Amino acid sequence: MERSKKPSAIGVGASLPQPTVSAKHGIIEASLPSGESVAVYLYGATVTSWKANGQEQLFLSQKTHLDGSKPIRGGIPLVFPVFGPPPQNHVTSPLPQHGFARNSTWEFLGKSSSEAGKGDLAVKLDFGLSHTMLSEEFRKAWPYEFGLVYSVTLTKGALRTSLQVTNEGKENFEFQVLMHTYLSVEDISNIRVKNLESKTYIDKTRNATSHTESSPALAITGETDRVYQGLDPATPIIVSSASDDQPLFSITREALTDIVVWNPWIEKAKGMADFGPDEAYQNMICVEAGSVSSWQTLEAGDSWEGGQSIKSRL
Ligand SMILES: O=P(O)(O)OC[C@H]1O[C@H](O)[C@H](O)[C@@H](O)[C@@H]1O
Repeated sequence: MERSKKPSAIGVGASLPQPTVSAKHGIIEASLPSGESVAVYLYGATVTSWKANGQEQLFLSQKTHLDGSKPIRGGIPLVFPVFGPPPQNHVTSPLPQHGFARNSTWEFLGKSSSEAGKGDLAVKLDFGLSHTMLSEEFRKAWPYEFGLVYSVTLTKGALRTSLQVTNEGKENFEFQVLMHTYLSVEDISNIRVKNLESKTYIDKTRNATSHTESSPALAITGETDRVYQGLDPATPIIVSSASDDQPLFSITREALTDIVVWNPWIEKAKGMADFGPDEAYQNMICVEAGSVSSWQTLEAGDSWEGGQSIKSRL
């Protein structure tokens, strides 16, 4: 009689190497047998490291605070429920710049593994934040009952981050959200950002004036702080190397129709106490997927979900 085979939890042979996940000192780390890894701080649910193809893909300032005293400068800070300085006379007015998600301590909800096709594995880490977990100051400043579930999924050549927002209260609330990704690059002068051509953007370095992008391959040649609006989330934003025209990163999104492109350049970099070394502006570019040019309204009991998937060195 044939012995029945026990199905393995992740649908692949139980003897195959599995992802490993560790949780120590408020940092959750996961790695795949193929060598990729990710690290997430519970403080801000901030991804601080993503290694793929044997290399670090994210920029982390050498001067960042990692002790929970300030938001982390680098990796992928999560911006919620307001982007930038909160508008005056708005429910978010009492909140700090970029809201409270990046400076609150989240809980680790658990991990799951699955097959990502072609024998590759995926490991997903889930993090949660809710009204009762906020500091008293933030609870008072934004009195809504909400639940956030942030999922970080690592596969062989890609990292996906997605956020689910649930209105657990009795009144509607509105929010903005952004995944403030600091990509690591060798030399900013060799970087081009593609698929922004003909899109409208707000230039925050020029009194928030509105412009239309004319370049098929945007070069960064000075302080850059632009909010591109109304993009098709399925069309990837490509960060490429100008010297050989090779893509370095490709970013697709779900429900996130805005893209912020930010580089502080020389003076702003020097002016940020937690940014360093001073010249490190040459080694980073922020390409931030979000929903920030208007507000998402969430009715009582409803949920919203959005995310990004970053592929590295295609
Ligand atoms: O210094 P932070 O609060 O982390 O903000 C860093 C940057 O975030 C975004 O990219 C904004 O568009 C910029 O205006 C801002 O300077």
